[in-house]
Amino acid sequence: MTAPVIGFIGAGNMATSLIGGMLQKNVKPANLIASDSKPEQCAALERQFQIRTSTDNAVLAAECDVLLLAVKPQVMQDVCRALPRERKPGQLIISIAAGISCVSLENWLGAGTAIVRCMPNTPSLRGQGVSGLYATPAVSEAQREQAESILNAVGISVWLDEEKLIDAVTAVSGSGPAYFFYLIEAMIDAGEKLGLPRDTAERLALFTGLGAADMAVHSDVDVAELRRRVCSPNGTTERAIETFRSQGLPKMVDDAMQACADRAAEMSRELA
Ligand SMILES: NC(=O)C1=CN([C@@H]2O[C@H](COP(=O)(O)OP(=O)(O)OC[C@H]3O[C@@H](n4cnc5c(N)ncnc54)[C@H](O)[C@@H]3O)[C@@H](O)[C@H]2O)C=CC1
Ligand SMILES: O=C(O)[C@@H]1CCC=N1
Repeated sequence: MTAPVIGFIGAGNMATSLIGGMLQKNVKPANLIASDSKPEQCAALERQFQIRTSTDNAVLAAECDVLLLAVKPQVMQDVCRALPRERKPGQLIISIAAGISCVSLENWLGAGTAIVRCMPNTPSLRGQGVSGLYATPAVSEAQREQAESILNAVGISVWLDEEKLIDAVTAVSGSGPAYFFYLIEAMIDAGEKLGLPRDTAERLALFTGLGAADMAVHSDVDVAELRRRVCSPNGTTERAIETFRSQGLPKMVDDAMQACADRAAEMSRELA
């Protein structure tokens, strides 16, 4: 089977992460093409990845087996409506936009369009991405495999039976890298306040995050048990964890993730 031609409409942060990750997984540059309304964005991608680009989204619509929509949610309607209704036969649409429903996409792209809605995240750039996927009934088994193989080239993916769970995936893993970056930022600031040089605090905090995540992913016990194993009775970690608990960290995380999912649902209504 010949490899599918995959086109990215919107060549920003997320497209760059996905393209970079796919190229590291032996996807050929000749099978990737990207379009962006900003010529400088196209030039940057050509320089970085040696892939073809265009400022005309319709070029991709005619040529690509898979069209991956990676523009901001607020411009998605205009981008979709401007695409020609006659596109490459058997084409699969993958949208990675937060808060844009499959019903809206189908309204804008044409009834019966095969659509996979996906929520990836930026660590895809390093092959460490996670994605949630939802397919409309028009998506064939072969197209599901096509979508899965694209996202699995840059990490792991999970299929969802209900579209609304994409908002929950957004709250956990789509937006999740920012939560960890924010925590690491706070740990660096606190480490510096405790007297460490900033670059030392940064290295310690970053590699602690990397080590903890790697250990948890490969552990046969759950993260709560791993946490308990760091906490010596009446020791130092216990004091820190008790401070997190008494100051309401679990509730804060719950509130933040609920706010994230609520915003995704709100966007689906606003941008329908
Ligand atoms: N940044 C992230 O961590 C994640 C983002 N997403 C979703 O990915 C999508 C893209 O987000 P980012 O990459 O962060 O945004 P971005 O702003 O970095 O990239 C969007 C690109 O689209 C281009 N664009 C705007 N109008 C266009 C048009 N009419 N035709 C072609 N290109 C056009 C812009 O010039 C820009 O380069 C969003 O819908 C977002 O919800 C999903 C998961 C994670
Ligand atoms: O903040 C956003 O809206 C996008 C979706 C998930 C991550 N970034």
